[in-house]
Amino acid sequence: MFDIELKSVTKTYIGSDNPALTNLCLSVEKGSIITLLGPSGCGKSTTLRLIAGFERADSGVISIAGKVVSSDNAWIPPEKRGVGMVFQDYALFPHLDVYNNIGFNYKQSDRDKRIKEVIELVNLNGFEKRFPHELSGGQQQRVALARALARRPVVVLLDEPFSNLDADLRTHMRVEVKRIIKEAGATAVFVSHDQKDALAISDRIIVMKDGVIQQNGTPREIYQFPANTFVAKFVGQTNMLEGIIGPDAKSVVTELGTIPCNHTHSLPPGEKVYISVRPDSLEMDANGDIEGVITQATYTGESIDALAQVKLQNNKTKDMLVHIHPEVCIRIGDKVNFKVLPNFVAVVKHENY
Ligand SMILES: Nc1ncnc2c1ncn2[C@@H]1O[C@H](COP(=O)(O)OP(=O)(O)OP(=O)(O)O)[C@@H](O)[C@H]1O
Repeated sequence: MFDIELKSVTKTYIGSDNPALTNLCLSVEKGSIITLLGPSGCGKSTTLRLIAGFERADSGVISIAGKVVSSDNAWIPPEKRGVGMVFQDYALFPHLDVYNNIGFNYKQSDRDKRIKEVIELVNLNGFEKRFPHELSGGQQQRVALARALARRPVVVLLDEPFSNLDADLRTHMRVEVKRIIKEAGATAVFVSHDQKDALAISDRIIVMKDGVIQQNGTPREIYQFPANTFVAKFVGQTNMLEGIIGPDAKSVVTELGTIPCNHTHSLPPGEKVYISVRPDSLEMDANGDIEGVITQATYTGESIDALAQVKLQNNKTKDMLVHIHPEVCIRIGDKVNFKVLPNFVAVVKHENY
């Protein structure tokens, strides 16, 4: 059962030469969290605005909870779509306290009971009488979420909700916001350009570029098996290499040698492809076939993000990103051998480069 469906939705803004969205098709399962992920201008916010009803599509059909809300001959206004919205800046009313921000425009007889319920849900007991300027960023976000959920919307839309939070709070709020949405049983669509937010919070990620979906998959699928080089490079760091499928489909022959690969695919031996090799799949190993020299090393606490100049079989060299365990003592100029771990090597069709 889908709570949101977009069928062949196209949108070009007046005065613009290029469409913001082209034939977008998307189905969001009831109770799931999806993130629209992509660089600036890829059409994420436009998709959100079309679902909310703040913009109208040129063509295509949008349905929410099985009901058509936008098509050539149907239009349901935003306030009647059963959609709750959390804006990037939270858009709280500065002159209203937490209780009344959450209850704003909620006129049903269970108002007091419902406000107390959502205050409980977002863990803001005791903050009812505070005004927005008396709250931290994370608390403001909880109020915005509580306000969006108070009216029991079918769908919650969240536009870059973590962008105003510092790193620690961001990590904490990712977990909290996910818990709150799941407990409320809502279907949620996030907009983000941050891959870590998307990987952490989503049941599915929709990667977009130039108004077109590049890949729709679970966080694991997107990270482990990117559909094309754009996705491979946008979601996490990677090394791209050209090669041909080896005789047994479990390996790819490249200028760096034969690379093992656990990615299931149906491409025949000899087919020209690219492979995406994540920095974590290059492991330091004295017996590894790949020889390199460290040219850059940045200690991040979690790992050492290094650049290794590796030798190719044609005697040329290539710079490869590698993540080295932080306890390893490594210096620029060190000669290191690597082996490739096959789990994070993905095959990308040549035409998808
Ligand atoms: N009101 C508008 N009028 C004209 N063009 C617009 C308007 N809003 C967006 N666009 C254009 O439509 C395209 C998609 O914009 P959109 O805001 O959906 O992208 P985005 O992925 O959300 O970007 P960002 O991360 O920067 O918010 C861009 O080329 C943008 O310039």
